[in-house]
Amino acid sequence: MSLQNKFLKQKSVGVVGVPFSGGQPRDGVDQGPLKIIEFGLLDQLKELDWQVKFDGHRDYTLMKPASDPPVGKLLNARYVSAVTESVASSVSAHLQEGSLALTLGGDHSIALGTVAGTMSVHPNAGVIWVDAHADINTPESTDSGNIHGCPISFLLGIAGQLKEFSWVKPCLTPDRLVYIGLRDIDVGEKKILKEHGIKAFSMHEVDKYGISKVVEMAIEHVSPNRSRPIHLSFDVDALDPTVAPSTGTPVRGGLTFREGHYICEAIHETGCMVAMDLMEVNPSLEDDQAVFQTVTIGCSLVRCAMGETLL
Ligand SMILES: NC(=[NH2+])NCCC[C@H](N)C(=O)O
Ligand SMILES: [Mn+2]
Ligand SMILES: [Mn+2]
Repeated sequence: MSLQNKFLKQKSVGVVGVPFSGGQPRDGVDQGPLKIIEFGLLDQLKELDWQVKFDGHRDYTLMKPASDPPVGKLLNARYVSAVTESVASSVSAHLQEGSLALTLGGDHSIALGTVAGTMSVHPNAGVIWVDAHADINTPESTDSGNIHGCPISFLLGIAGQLKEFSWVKPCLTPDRLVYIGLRDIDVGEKKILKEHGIKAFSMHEVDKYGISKVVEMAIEHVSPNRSRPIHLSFDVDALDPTVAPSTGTPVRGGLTFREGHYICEAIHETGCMVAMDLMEVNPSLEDDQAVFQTVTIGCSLVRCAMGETLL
């Protein structure tokens, strides 16, 4: 099968495994990438004719600072900063070689690194953020202090100057960001979304227009006439908890199995995707059956985004 992607040099993918959970309080999400790889994702991608480069799961615990007191309300700020800076350079290296970068989380704070990495190589890329949550809290607006609820504010440059995150440069503009699947937005986040005119398709719009129209509008928003590379950041909690139960912050009323897969299929069809994140798979939550179901779906979402079709 040939490469039908205008922003990649070859049909190869760099897989970055990020067993990290410091952006939120629940243990286990760091095991997500290990389970996904164990399930056979790398071979599945080879089956789809991708050349696969995987450096192994990095031991990010080595980066944990001896002391990491809260920075304002933010928890584990130094740890998250060190890990995401390193993730950014891994993603950037794969993209520089002309490969696609696939990052397996881990909690969604990791996307601060992945998106920064993408923007360092493709500065005009658009971001499609599929999630129940907007993850756009600022250090001021966050209630929880969990940085997995904040990565977008750092990327947009609205998080303020924190010396702990001095490596982060604003690299995303509000017009190049679009959300699909939102249904649990904090009051402060609603204000931010409005103030910056950020395009968001909540579950209300998915119900109203149907998933195909929503995805079409989302793609057109961030990559008009397929002119810009696309970074897809997929938080598995965008799916309904009956579909993907093993995740730390489940919210009812989510995407169906097919809606989730349709998003990935349609983004693949653009031929513009340069990076994908699969985040928030937590294999320590719920029973074995639920974990199997969530990991299985995680893998199939990635395969669909990378060219698997039903026919
Ligand atoms: N990536 C996620 N699952 N984020 C959940 C964020 C929840 C909430 N908005 C917070 O700031 O803590
Ligand atoms: Mn998220
Ligand atoms: Mn979420």
